[in-house]
Amino acid sequence: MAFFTHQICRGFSSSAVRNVVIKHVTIIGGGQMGAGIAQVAASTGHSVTLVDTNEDILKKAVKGIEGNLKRVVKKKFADKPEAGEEFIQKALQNVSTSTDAGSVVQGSDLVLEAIVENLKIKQDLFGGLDKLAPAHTIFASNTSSLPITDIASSTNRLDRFGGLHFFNPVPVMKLVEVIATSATSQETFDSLLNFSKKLGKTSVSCKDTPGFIVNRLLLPYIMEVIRMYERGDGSKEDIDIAMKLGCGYPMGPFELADYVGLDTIKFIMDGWSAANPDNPVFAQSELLTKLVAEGKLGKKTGEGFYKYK
Ligand SMILES: CC(=O)CC(=O)SCCNC(=O)CCNC(=O)[C@H](O)C(C)(C)COP(=O)(O)OP(=O)(O)OC[C@H]1O[C@@H](n2cnc3c(N)ncnc32)[C@H](O)[C@@H]1OP(=O)(O)O
Ligand SMILES: NC(=O)C1=CN([C@@H]2O[C@H](COP(=O)(O)OP(=O)(O)OC[C@H]3O[C@@H](n4cnc5c(N)ncnc54)[C@H](O)[C@@H]3O)[C@@H](O)[C@H]2O)C=CC1
Repeated sequence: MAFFTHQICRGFSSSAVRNVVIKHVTIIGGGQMGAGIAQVAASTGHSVTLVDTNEDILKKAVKGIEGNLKRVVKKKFADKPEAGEEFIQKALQNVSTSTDAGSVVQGSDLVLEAIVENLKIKQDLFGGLDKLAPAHTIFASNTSSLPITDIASSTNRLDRFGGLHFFNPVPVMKLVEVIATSATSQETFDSLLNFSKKLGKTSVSCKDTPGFIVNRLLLPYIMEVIRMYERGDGSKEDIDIAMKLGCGYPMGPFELADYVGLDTIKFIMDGWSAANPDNPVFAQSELLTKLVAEGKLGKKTGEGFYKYK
């Protein structure tokens, strides 16, 4: 396909690393995104180590993966329950967990990070792992909004660093944005494209520009919707109904914001408004700030714009 061969400006290092066939993946962050990526990677035959800060989060993540695999199987193996059960068991066998990323990266072809949307924390993570991972290992970030170049700057493997941006819920959403910085090697980029393809996803090539393609368009939309509600121009419910029925979107913008996580939306907008203080598109919202301060982060905490449970 045309976008698979699209050439992006990239550099080559002296490293002799050629195309890496990604089989063993370490995924760091077992939240909504990390667990979803782990599920898809494991069910497409990759060996996955999922890393988070404590065992309780990892147990919850694996339980979530099992539950979501059951949803997949219900449809995919509707008439073959035994094959469905086998599919689930095989996928689960491909997943192991750890609270110590440093001790598991040795065997990894790809280290993919899906932790909190904070540049310093991501840099600290990759900076540490750079010293421990083998030379051939590719590093990638699932960041929604941070420059891949800035995250990669904490490492000495700029040619083996790229972006792999998945969408929530990962098992359902078909897109992956593959991001090359000016230093990402062609081999690394091709390996990331091939990996996305193996996961059954469609890829688009992105430059390392703020929000890549999707979020550069989606986030201003969500923020304008919140400002519309703050101005009193419509109720949340009416705005959601309007966008679902008027535009055919599967979720209204408030439902989607709660689904993505209001903390993640705020992290993204904080970065962009600091970098573009005079651009009203990136202006802050008092309501969003208040909800996040109250710990109302959306579906994952039981309340955001709406209440869940
Ligand atoms: C912030 C960023 O950086 C980038 C982003 O991710 S932005 C967010 C992008 N995501 C979106 O825009 C999501 C928009 N919403 C949707 O597409 C849909 O509402 C939705 C797929 C989330 C749910 O769809 P729904 O019809 O309301 O609910 P539901 O019936 O439960 O799910 C639809 C199907 O998906 C499956 N599904 C939903 N979540 C799943 C999961 N986590 N794992 C596996 N399957 C899942 C269901 O089993 C169901 O499958 P069938 O059709 O085969 O029965
Ligand atoms: N929520 C969404 O819709 C999307 C989010 N993203 C991006 O993916 C990343 C993760 O987002 P979510 O999964 O929604 O967040 P989340 O809050 O659900 O999960 C983040 C996980 O990372 C863990 N974590 C934090 N610091 C860590 C560290 N140093 N080491 C190991 N684990 C650590 C946390 O304990 C938590 O379990 C963010 O960069 C976000 O911007 C990308 C696409 C969509």
